[in-house]
Amino acid sequence: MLADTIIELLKEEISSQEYDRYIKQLKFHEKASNSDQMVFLAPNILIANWVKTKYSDKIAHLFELKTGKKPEIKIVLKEHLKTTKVKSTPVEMIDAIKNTKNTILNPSYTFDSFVVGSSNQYAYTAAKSIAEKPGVMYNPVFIYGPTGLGKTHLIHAIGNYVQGRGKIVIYATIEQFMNDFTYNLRNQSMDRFREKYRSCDVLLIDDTQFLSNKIQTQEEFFHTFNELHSAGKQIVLTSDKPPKMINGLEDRLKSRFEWGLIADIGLPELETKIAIIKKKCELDGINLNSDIVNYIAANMGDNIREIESAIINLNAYASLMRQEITLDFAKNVMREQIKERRENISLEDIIQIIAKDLNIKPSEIKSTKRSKNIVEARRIGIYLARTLTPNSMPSLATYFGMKDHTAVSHNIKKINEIIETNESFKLKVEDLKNKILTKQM
Ligand SMILES: Nc1ncnc2c1ncn2[C@@H]1O[C@H](COP(=O)(O)OP(=O)(O)OP(=O)(O)O)[C@@H](O)[C@H]1O
Repeated sequence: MLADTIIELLKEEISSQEYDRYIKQLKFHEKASNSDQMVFLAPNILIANWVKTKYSDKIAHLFELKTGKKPEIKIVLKEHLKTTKVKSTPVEMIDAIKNTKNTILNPSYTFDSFVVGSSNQYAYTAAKSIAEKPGVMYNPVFIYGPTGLGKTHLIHAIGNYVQGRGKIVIYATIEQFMNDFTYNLRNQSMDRFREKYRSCDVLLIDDTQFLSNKIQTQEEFFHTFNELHSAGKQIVLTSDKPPKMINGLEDRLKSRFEWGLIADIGLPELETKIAIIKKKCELDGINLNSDIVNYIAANMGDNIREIESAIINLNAYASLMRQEITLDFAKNVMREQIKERRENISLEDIIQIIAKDLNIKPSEIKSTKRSKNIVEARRIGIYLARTLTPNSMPSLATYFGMKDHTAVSHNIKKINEIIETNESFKLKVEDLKNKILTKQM
């Protein structure tokens, strides 16, 4: 069937994850389709919206390649088909998107797919509670933290949750807000702009730090904020830094951003990263054993976006090579990425981070003191210095004040033995390794 051919062609153009998550969920509605239009049934509004925005042009293009005619692509909600007893004329079908003022949100970014750990617990709880009762508890909610740690995921999760309960949600990055603003200003259609941003139930604004020094946009945003806030509409903002630290942001905006609740997302603990990797693998149907998951979590840093792309690359490479993913295979594929991350690590960094974490003085690690905790810290230091830096055993012996390289080698052997038998010690060492790789002092 033509639709099958088109879907097969589309499958080649997109990743298998995208295919499984969105396209595979669609059902072709043969009866309603003809040479002018293709109708697909989607299981829910989130998928319908997403497919409509992301893939309908591609589908139309592939159809055109095959038939020479460009069709209209309609994505219809399956449930609508059941409840409204749509008659044979497809034009009468309710297009899931047409009449909605809502923005398109990523349907994969939900509360269910968000892994909660101590680094993001507060932000998650705040997000969940305002999603349940928008505009009632804290307004605005301001979520901040370093890149790739789930701020956009959380803000979309709020959007998906409230949209699913019939509320009107507008999501925009500051860049989109600004572009929208300048476009409407130039076209003298500011009424339309204001109607869009001020008539929603929930306004979600990503990357607020980019308001910095944009005087005119700040002015417009100030009025948008005031209008929504005084009408009891929920505002959620994200940024890479707290309001106070955003340079070039007017004080009146800074103070407003602090009116409600401020929640930060910190760097994830090793356990959280492991849980996130497992969740991603489960959602994307990727099979990685726990040694590989632990290896990725301990070596790929804290940026979850980078971790995700490393997993996707690894999986793509394995299927291309028709190889099973073993630990050695994973190490090999990720070698370059991991090497790059290690280039700037100094022995001094290692000592500082271990000392801080184990609550001893850096100088004690290099001393000859024999108390149990200091010996253990020294051993871990030697082990991680050997693992994470290109230093030779003799140079490590000099650095750590040891007799010679055999003493270094003995210490490394000792750590390897403990790691093999003691799971919590192993996790501790991996956690330290990770802190060193991300230079968390
Ligand atoms: N706790 C988590 N659970 C599940 N997935 C997560 C989590 N944290 C981050 N991710 C995933 O990591 C990726 C990057 O997250 P996201 O885009 O939300 O980061 P961000 O903090 O908004 O980054 P930026 O500041 O660069 O915009 C997304 O695919 C997201 O799903």
